[in-house]
Amino acid sequence: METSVRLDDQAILQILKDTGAIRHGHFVLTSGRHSDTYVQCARVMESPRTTVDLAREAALRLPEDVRSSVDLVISPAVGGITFGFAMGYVLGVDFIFAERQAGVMTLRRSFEIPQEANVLVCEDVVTTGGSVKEVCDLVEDAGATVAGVVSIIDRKTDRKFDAPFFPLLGLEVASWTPEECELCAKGGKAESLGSRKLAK
Ligand SMILES: O=P(O)(O)OC[C@H]1O[C@H](OP(=O)(O)OP(=O)(O)O)[C@H](O)[C@@H]1O
Ligand SMILES: O=C(O)c1cc(=O)[nH]c(=O)[nH]1
Repeated sequence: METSVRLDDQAILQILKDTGAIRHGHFVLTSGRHSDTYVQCARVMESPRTTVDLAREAALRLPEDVRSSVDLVISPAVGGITFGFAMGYVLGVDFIFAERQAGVMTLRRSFEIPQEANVLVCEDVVTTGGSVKEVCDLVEDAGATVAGVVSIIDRKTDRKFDAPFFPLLGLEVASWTPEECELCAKGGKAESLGSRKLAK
C-alpha cells in the first residue's frame, strides 16, 4: 500500500472544521435520537484527495493482520459510500454498498458477498452503530466474515455491533432520546439531515 503524510487526530479535526462539516443546531439522527451537533462528512468528501488521504490513514491504523485479510469493503448508503470506495481503493479490493429498501438494509444492484470473504464495513459516522449492525448482519447472513469496522467519526454512544472497531476520530457529543431532548424542552424544532426519512 502506498504511504503518504500521516494524519494525527488534530489534523483530522482540523479538516472537519475547515470544511464546515461540524454543524451546530438541533438535529434528529437516523436512530431517532436528537443532538445539538451533526457531523456532515459529505462536506469533507467534496474533496476526493482529502477523502483518499483519510482512507489511507484509516488503512494504516488497522492492525496488519486485519488490513492484509480484507478482500471486500462494504458501506451503508448513502453517507458511507464515498469513504468506503476510497477504502477499497487504498486497500486494492472491491467495494459494494447496501441501501435501505422500505427501511430495511438490503443488497441491490446485483451486488454479492462471496461466502469466504473477509469484509471491512466502512462508515462515515457511527452513532448507535445500528446501520453498521444491519450491514454486519448482511455479511454474516452471506456466510462471510466481518474483518472489522472503520469510520471517520465515532460519536461514542453505546454501540450495537460487536466487531472490532477502528474509528479515525472519537467525538464526545451530546445526544438525547426525543423525550429527554433539552432543545425540544426549550420549544425548538429539530431538522433531519440524513436520507433515512427520504427513503421511506
Ligand atoms: O450509527 P447510526 O445510529 O446508525 O447512525 C449513523 C448513520 O447515520 C447516517 O446515515 P443516515 O441513515 O442518516 O443516511 P444517509 O447517510 O443516507 O444520509 C450515517 O451516514 C450513518 O450511516
Ligand atoms: O447519527 C446520525 O444519523 C448522524 C450523526 C452525525 O453526526 N452525522 C451523520 O451523518 N449522521
